[in-house]
Amino acid sequence: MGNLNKEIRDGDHPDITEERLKSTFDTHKMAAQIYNSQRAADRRNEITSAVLKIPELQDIKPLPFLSREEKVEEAARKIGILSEHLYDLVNVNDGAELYHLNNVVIGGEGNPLALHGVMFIPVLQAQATDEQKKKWLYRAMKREIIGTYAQTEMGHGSNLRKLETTATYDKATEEFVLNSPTTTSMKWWPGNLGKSTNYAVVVATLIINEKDYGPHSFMVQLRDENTHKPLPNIEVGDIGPKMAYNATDNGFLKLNHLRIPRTNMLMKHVKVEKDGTYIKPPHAKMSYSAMVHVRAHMNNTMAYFLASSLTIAVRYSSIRRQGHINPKEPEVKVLEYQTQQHRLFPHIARAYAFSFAGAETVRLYEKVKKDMESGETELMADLHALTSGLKSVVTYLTMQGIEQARQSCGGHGYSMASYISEIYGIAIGGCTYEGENMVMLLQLARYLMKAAKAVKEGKKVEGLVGYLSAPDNRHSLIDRTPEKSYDTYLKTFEHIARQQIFRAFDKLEKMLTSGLPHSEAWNKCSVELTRASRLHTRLFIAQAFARRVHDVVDFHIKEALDDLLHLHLNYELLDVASYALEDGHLCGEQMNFIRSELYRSLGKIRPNAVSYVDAWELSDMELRSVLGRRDGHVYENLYKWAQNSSLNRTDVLPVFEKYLKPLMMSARKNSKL
Ligand SMILES: CCCCC/C=C\C/C=C\C/C=C\C/C=C\C/C=C\C=C\C(=O)SCCNC(=O)CCNC(=O)[C@H](O)C(C)(C)COP(=O)(O)OP(=O)(O)OC[C@H]1O[C@@H](n2cnc3c(N)ncnc32)[C@H](O)[C@@H]1OP(=O)(O)O
Ligand SMILES: Cc1cc2nc3c(=O)[nH]c(=O)nc-3n(C[C@H](O)[C@H](O)[C@H](O)COP(=O)(O)OP(=O)(O)OC[C@H]3O[C@@H](n4cnc5c(N)ncnc54)[C@H](O)[C@@H]3O)c2cc1C
Repeated sequence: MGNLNKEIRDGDHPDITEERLKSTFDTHKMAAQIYNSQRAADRRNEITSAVLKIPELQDIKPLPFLSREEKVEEAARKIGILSEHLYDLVNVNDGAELYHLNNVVIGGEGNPLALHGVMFIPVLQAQATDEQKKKWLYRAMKREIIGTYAQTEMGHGSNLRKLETTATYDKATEEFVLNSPTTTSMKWWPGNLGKSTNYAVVVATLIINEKDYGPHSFMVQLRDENTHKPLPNIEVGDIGPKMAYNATDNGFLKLNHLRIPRTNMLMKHVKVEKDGTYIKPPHAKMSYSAMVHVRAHMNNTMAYFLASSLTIAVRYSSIRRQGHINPKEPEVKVLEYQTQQHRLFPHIARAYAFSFAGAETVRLYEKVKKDMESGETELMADLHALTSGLKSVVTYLTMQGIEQARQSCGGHGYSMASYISEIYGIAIGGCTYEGENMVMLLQLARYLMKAAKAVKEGKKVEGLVGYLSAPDNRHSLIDRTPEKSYDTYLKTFEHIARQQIFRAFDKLEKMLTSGLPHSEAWNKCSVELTRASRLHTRLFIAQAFARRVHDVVDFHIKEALDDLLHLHLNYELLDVASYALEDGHLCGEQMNFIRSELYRSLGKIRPNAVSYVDAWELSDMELRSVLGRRDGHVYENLYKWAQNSSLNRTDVLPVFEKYLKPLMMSARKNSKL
């Protein structure tokens, strides 16, 4: 039998090999859990190996040394080369394979086809008629045209009902007139809108006979297909540098009374007939499908970002030696410190949890998508509630985890050589895009309040909120549980979420009864409401983790995942324990129990720490991190990396002669006086 940890190679840093030799599980079998099948895990590695054999697909130099223009060019260059090799490298119908290929070759900073794949094609698939698909979708899939999703405006992103861009129907010519009447009505932010795309699905407020029908989707050609010059009545450009994503040309768009044919409105579910008759869709929010698509996949992309930074931090912590635990022994790996373990291990558990919750979410999404094709919309509300809560909680906790990973690397974590700051910048965009986190938590809260009302009225609720009708224990039985039974933990999470949901509900009802208008009462309860949404979502994540562990067959994998789950449940419970202490569901003694279980868990995880992150099978090429190198040889490569700095091209910079020398000369002259 070979090594259980599949990353061991001759010549690696002995400190990291020592870690890998301790593995109690096969890291490639664990990858099958993370990527949902052994085949998917195999394919990732096959794709990486194939990419490594194509020299033109390698980074020309470490990305942090490129200017913004160079980043945009480098991503476009690679997209061009990838197009030649695409069919040999991946199954183009497999989103996971495409996503992996993108991460290895280009990375998270963006590329000209990002929004084309993530939103433009999905919106056409979901909302275009067969005829429209023939016209645009098949061309888009062959990359004959490149598109984006242009919804957000300078003045409005969250409140779609107030989008200022109008699409006014002109019955006489059977056209829509698209117009951006104000500065704030300009589309602002859409990815790749600035310079890369020649088409966009533009979301605009539909007006027929002066009546406002709310946001609808329209296909707009932005640029000439040959010259790429903006078409008449269109102003388009890049919005400038951002915190991250700087290889992406997020753009602005001003439409000046642009006329498009009636048939450019996406009309699979909704219609405007020639005479201006409006035919409603089966569900009012069907046109929000592209957003739900991305939200449903975001758990997995966030898990990936979190796992990337933890891979970097844990590997580095296993070769970084500093300080002593026993003064008579050599300096220890920083991974030995309990504080370091407490800083990193709970986030490893979260990355796994997000991936498992993500797999369940994508399954529900696929079902709803299929239902919607035949006009069936019953599960749309459930999916919207679930994805709204998860996108908010998962992006926020990912942000926390990545920042802890950075800090755990000390000074070198702050260097772009770690690449963690770039991953952080990319990941935290997720707190904002696809629905600002608070706004989305409040969407879930609407769903929760409806369920709470039903329960108060004596009705039984089921599915995601079924626990609201289930029997509850006054006191948690958490310290009276046989080991490896998580039922009492999950019941405690349920209790906490239920209490908070009803607390928010009661507060809201009280205000409404006192005569406050609903929107004002809602606003005055909104902090309590967002707390309810977070607790409900964290319960779902814990349940999804427990369901996955329950289903695993392989003994060693199950045991290793069980250790992570144990850590997760204790850590998360401590994080939200104040809610259970308030009403005496948990007592001080039980808090001590949870704390001691948490510390015990850290010790249990420690020998497998490197293997838990190695199991994500993130290659050096995709991590782009000197600290996170698979072989652990950090220091000599840190020095090599710094040689890329353009400041090192000469020993003396022109600024010396220009500014520093005169400054010192004058100081010296003055001190002689
Ligand atoms: C492995 C596969 C790989 C594939 C890869 C796939 C994805 C990749 C994943 C990640 C991407 C990676 C990189 C991407 C990089 C960068 C980012 C890229 C793109 C970013 C794009 C964008 O940001 S696009 C713009 C997004 N904008 C928003 O999200 C706006 C947020 N606002 C809204 O959604 C709405 O305004 C609202 C929902 C907040 C409110 O809508 P409104 O119409 O005003 O409704 P009401 O509040 O009045 O509610 C009415 C009822 O409607 C219900 N509802 C609302 N939405 C929905 C829905 N979608 N479905 C079902 N029901 C819905 C709502 O609940 C109300 O119901 P009740 O009345 O019953 O309570
Ligand atoms: C990296 C990135 C990529 C993007 N890509 C695209 C794209 O491809 N296409 C596209 O169309 N858009 C895109 N966007 C835009 C993005 O979707 C919006 O910025 C986002 O939906 C938030 O909207 P906003 O900017 O209007 O925020 P605002 O709504 O102005 O938020 C500001 C504050 O107001 C609060 N707030 C707003 N409304 C409420 C409310 N009802 N209740 C309580 N609090 C509220 C928010 O919580 C927040 O604290 C992108 C954004 C980023 C950062």
